[in-house]
Amino acid sequence: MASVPKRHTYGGNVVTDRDRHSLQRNNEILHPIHKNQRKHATFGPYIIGSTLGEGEFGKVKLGWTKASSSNEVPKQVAIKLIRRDTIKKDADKEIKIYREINALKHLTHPNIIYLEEVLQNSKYIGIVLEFVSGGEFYKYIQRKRRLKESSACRLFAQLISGVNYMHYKGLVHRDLKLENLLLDKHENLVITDFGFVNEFFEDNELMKTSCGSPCYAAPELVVSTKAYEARKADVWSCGVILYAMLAGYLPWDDDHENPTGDDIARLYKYITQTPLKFPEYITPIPRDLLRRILVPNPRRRINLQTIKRHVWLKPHEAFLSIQPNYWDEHLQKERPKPPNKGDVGRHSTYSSSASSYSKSRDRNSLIIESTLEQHRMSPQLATSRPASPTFSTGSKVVLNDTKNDMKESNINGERTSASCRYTRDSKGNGQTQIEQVSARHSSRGNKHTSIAGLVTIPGSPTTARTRNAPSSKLTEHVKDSSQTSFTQEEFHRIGNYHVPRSRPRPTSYYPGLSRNTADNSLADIPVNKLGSNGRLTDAKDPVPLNAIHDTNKATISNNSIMLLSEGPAAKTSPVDYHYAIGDLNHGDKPITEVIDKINKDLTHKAAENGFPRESIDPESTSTILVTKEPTNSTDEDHVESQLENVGHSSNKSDASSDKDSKKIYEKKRFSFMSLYSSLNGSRSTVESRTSKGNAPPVSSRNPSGQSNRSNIKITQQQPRNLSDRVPNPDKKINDNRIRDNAPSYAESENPGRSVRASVMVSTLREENRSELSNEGNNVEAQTSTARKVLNFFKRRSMRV
Ligand SMILES: Nc1ncnc2c1ncn2[C@@H]1O[C@H](COP(=O)(O)OP(=O)(O)OP(=O)(O)O)[C@@H](O)[C@H]1O
Repeated sequence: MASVPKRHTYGGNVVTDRDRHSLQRNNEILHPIHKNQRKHATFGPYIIGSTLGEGEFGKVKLGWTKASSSNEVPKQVAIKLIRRDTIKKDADKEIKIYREINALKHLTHPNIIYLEEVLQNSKYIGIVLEFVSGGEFYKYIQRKRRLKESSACRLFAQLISGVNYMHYKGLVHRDLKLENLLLDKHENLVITDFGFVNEFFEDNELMKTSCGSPCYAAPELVVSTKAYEARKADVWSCGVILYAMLAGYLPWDDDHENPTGDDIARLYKYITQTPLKFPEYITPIPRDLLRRILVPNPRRRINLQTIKRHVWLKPHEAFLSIQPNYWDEHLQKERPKPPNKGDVGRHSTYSSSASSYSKSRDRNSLIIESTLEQHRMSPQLATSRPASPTFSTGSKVVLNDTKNDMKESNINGERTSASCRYTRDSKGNGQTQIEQVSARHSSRGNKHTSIAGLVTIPGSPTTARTRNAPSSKLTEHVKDSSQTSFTQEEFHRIGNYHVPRSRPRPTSYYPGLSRNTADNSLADIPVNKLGSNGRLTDAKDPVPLNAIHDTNKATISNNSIMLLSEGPAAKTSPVDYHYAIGDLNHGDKPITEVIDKINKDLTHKAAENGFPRESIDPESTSTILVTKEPTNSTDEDHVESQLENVGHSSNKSDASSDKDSKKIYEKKRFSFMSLYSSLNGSRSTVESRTSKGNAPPVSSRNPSGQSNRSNIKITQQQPRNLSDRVPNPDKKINDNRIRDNAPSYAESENPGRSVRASVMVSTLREENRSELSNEGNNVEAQTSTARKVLNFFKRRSMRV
């Protein structure tokens, strides 16, 4: 019996001879077509190729368009194929998919993955994304062991630009991590995986749902019961990413007792208690930036705007100064405008699997026949499963532009929106009409192409939406059982304009604008003081410098660079010395000089303020921490101090404790156990805001035995043998890891180690809270919490 070629098709389409010839002509960019290869798997208009990767949702396949003419070069895409039956069983998955699609529809930025369209058939939902060919970012770092500073700087600038853009659009990613970053063929960064994305409406809006991957999630997501400011959580994750780029491993990944980081509670305890350490090859300026980002207390964490102005990013100042709305305006200009009413019938085709697909598409209006329910991405809704969708074979869910209902003018009030209406043409011949019903223009005349859509499907009730429609109306089910046959075996696509999109990435984009080179990136600092790598060169004259940037001061004196903290408290202090000493660890200047100066200074200041001071051994000390037991303070202060980055510069001068305890050089010691005990019920820290003064004494909140008594002491961190820390470029990153006891991304034997899945950690917090608030400092409680945490992640099939 003649063998019937197996028909691998996702969409029921078969590649025609014409397609094949066309593909053969373009085989330099496509997989070669073998003669005996008669059929190709297809999904809608795309021929399906190899698997690019596999994620939580399923496989991501390479796809390319069928060329309709001999001159047409097929376009490559990545198609995330999600089995519909898995969605039905998994509500979280459904929400994530929904979020991802809706977020991506609104994002047009060179460093954010571009959503081409969403297709479906009876088995699959296919999220069609631009194909990014440079591979996964974490593998790139693995290969390189770590990135050169200039390369990290460029990629970090791109990350910041992308994140800033999405924040501008009112969206927070909440799961930024290396694994969610890809590289394009020019090694530009592309942010992907918007499954945890959420929306904020006000500048200071707080969120309550904790998401993310443990290693990248900001401490406030786990250890605080307060709603968190999600943008700051994104900033934290960016800091972790930057650290990983520069170091080749994750920060705080060197806890011997928790080597795999599986014990999340312990991980966060470690993060909040342990000063940020750097390998010697990270130079002072990026260290300074990292210290400002990786501050556990979100209030003291630097924000994106300040990051953009940091001296380390100066080489990319021009790129970073591009306003987010520029990307909307500019990139959208590259696309043809939505067709006018009269053109619609000709250009848009609402086709079934049997018919040809239109070349024009519009990602702004997508129909998915699925159980997915449209709901607004408000923080409230986002935390829970959408109201149970009533699914019938003929039901359609319109995934339309919800963004038009979002507050888009929260930044500059210049956002605009356009409303379009999509209708099947009156003849019911399977065509969709797009009608632009209104368009609002900004004062600058920029059209924002977010589209409020109205979809009418033959035989189905018309469902209209307006920009100001209440959010409840946004959930639109167009039910019509007569549509069953229409919907089950076909792909749906409406509102079409094809976007032959070339996506210029920043570096190729503005070559002329980037006037700063690596060498003048430290332009504020006299060139004779700092080498091109940011290290001190010659600094014989103690020359105070004006600024590293407008808020961060730097002083060079006695061969030390002092990066001063921000705000009124920004003045020379031991913490700054900590910076200075830490930064000079890897340098070529004698640390003794610095230590000497510090000794003198500290002695002088200690005498001035009348408290004893331990001497510091200049030879063995590399990091100085000046600690102070917490004094009576409110819960709020307490929690804030807990979140304070120990070992980081403190801007907040605690005036009262200064008076009480002979002031200065003080750092409240963080106690994780006291934190847990202070989280006495979910509202404890929030309520404490209003109960200032009535807070229980620290001793009662601090079962670790710390007293209230002000106990100023200067502690020395573990002396480090500086010679051990001299980087050996020949060593593999694993060596770095051994030296720093930190796992490396190069540890490919255990890839799961570097890929910690994203989870909603609110449950974790609840468990932590109830567990720990009851148990106080009971060690058993901690162990059992740790177990619970682990179980929690296991339950979620976490890849640990
Ligand atoms: N646009 C793309 N271009 C090229 N490769 C891609 C693209 N999107 C995804 N991939 C590849 O597929 C892999 C899985 O994709 P992705 O992480 O988006 O899936 P997911 O189901 O969202 O996974 P998870 O949520 O578990 O991270 C990626 O790691 C990457 O290798």
